[in-house]
Amino acid sequence: MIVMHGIRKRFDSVEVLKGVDYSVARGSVSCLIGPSGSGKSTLLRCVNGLQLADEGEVWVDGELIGLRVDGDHVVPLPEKEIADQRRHIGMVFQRFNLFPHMTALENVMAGPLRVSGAGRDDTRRLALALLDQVGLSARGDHYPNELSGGQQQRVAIARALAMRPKVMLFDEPTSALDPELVGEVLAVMRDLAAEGMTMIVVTHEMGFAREVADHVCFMDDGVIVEEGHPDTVLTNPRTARAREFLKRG
Ligand SMILES: Nc1ncnc2c1ncn2[C@@H]1O[C@H](COP(=O)(O)OP(=O)(O)OP(=O)(O)O)[C@@H](O)[C@H]1O
Repeated sequence: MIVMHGIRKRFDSVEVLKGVDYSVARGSVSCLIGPSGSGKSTLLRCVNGLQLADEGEVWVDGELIGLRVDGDHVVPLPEKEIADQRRHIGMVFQRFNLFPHMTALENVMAGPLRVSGAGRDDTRRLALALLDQVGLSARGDHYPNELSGGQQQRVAIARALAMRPKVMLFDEPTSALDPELVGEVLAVMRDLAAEGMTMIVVTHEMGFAREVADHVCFMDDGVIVEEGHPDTVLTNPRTARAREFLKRG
């Protein structure tokens, strides 16, 4: 479960997040939509500890992210402890961010080999199973530049899953893909949703919001202005503005 209370974030003189309250139940999939610059990516970064909110709290499965309570005060965690927390919060970006000099299999193995005591053989078995899960068992020895955008994004998802995340965050995972490749990434995300993974997906894809999400949240100018079941948010005349930010499909 992900719970955010009163999240505020300022860059210089501009307040980008203005008191966000947002919860995603365990096993739920929430689509976060809204205009460019409304603060969606900043909010995701506050959830996985890449950024610390100026005010407010983020809880992931009962763990306070980036902070600890010290007497009457809440103080930032040391960087190393934030890094430990981040390992269990999977993040997938628009531009895949794979290591270019590593094969698909090596990309998926890299995280667990770096941080856990698991042996190379066990990690290799895990990575092969994850590549199979995302439909890429025949591509393990390919380098990123030998893979399509959709395939690279599926490797990026397998790489995040290799860290056995409690939740997965996706920042526009299909927006850098040619339209014909979007479906294959959506199919992998649908499978993850069916397995009960808790997910927040920043997206402009109507198809994703309709097919996978059980919750849609519309953010505008640093606040959440509408949220609810996709059928409500995507059909209610009051929420026509939210729909403007979704591509049909
Ligand atoms: N590190 C930073 N330093 C200064 N300003 C920032 C920083 N990160 C984000 N911003 C600003 O915060 C605002 C919100 O950015 P953010 O990327 O969260 O929006 P977004 O809703 O994800 O937009 P998009 O849909 O275009 O990705 C923007 O005005 C952006 O320029």
